[in-house]
Amino acid sequence: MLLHSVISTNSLWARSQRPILPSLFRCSCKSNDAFTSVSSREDCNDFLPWLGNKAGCEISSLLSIGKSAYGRALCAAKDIQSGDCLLKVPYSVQLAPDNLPPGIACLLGDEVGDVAKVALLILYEKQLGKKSEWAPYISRLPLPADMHSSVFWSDEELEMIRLSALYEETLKQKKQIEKHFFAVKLVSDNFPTRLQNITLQDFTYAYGLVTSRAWVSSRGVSMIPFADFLNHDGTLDSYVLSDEGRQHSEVIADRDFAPGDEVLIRYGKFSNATLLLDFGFTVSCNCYDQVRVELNVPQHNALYTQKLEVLGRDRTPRIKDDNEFTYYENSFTIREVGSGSRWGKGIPQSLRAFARIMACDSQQELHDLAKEAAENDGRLARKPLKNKNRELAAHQLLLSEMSRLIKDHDEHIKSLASTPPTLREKSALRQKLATDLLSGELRVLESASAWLESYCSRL
Ligand SMILES: C[S@@+](CC[C@H](N)C(=O)[O-])C[C@H]1O[C@@H](n2cnc3c(N)ncnc32)[C@H](O)[C@@H]1O
Repeated sequence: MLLHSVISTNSLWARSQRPILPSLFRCSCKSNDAFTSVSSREDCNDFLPWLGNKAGCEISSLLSIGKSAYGRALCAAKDIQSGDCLLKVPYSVQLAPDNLPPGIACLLGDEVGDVAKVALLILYEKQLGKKSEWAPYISRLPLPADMHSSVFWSDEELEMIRLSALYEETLKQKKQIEKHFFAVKLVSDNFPTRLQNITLQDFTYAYGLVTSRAWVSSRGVSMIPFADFLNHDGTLDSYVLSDEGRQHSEVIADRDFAPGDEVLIRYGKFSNATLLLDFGFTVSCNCYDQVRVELNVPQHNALYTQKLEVLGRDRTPRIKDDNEFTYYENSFTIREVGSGSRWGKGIPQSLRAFARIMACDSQQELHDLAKEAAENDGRLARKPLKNKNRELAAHQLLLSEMSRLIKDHDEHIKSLASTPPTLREKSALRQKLATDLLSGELRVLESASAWLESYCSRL
């Protein structure tokens, strides 16, 4: 998943881009000298003038590069008012698939996607070293040791998140990267450069750089130097905007900033699973967290075949959101249910419908549900069952599934807390990321369970 920037209001034609904490956190670039490394001071001095020179225009007069607890960061260089344009980065100084040298691009087949192309471009420029026209940017990208997306985790580390849908998504993403890598390798003997020697490890690293700091615009997947130094706060209303008319990306301040304040943006409304897969970090108490729940009709159920047949006829279209991973017919995404929620907003209707089908005890009941669906909009079992006992049984079934998942998550989080991380800093950080992920899922499950209990008690 890549970052989509939002359409700028003054664009003639625009497409969404995205880079793929609460503003409780604010760093002071000015006063926090302990955090300001030599390299970040160099950044402040050299990087922006270099980029402005390359672009032929000023990129930003309001921001400077600093360091925060989240790595490199952008901070207010002077007073900023809400509505000010913080930066403008022309497309001409963004790295997109069409920057690949034609001699390489023409060798790549259609199976090599945009992310893979930009990853290859980064590796190409990296190998050119100081001779690269992008060297000041490429040399400031994070090193593999600083990247924590779950695709970089060892098998042992991945075991920490086995309970989450992210586990499978990570394996899928690794396979996808491998597929792209082999597609690239297939033709690499003919590459006119030392790119012939790239390894899967190099490629995975570059791929991770792209998923964690590229946006999508009309030029395709693009790395946006300078804008990609902005860190994420899911509560904010500032995004990277894509002005297709003027061919630049920009960010507008959503609040006032004093000199030295860190300026953050919202990458998207992302769950911790998405943040961890694409960006390698998590946020505690993330309101976008969600859990995937899978339900199956037990094979020993007397109406097994009939139930599958009825479920197979459900014509309800499913809408995928930014956080949704692989789509399975029998998997449902639950979000946090507000404690005062009367309707269980957060628990999908399709999940409750599935449970109602599961709770049916006779052919006649199934037939009645299917008939009702056909007479309406084809959506199955969306209304409470007329038979209260059946309605109760359906929701108790969900409740018992929630209880099982809650117990598993709770035990797993406790076991993580009692396992001392190895002495390495990286392991401790990844253990914290796994704990944040599972704790967020546990919070969602508990909220759903509380709602279901209350619903059952009202029946
Ligand atoms: C688009 S870059 C932002 C600039 C980055 N800090 C740097 O050093 O270049 C995205 C990366 O910044 C870090 N990051 C951004 N927001 C964060 C947050 N709220 N918490 C922790 N890390 C964050 C993560 O390492 C993420 O992969």
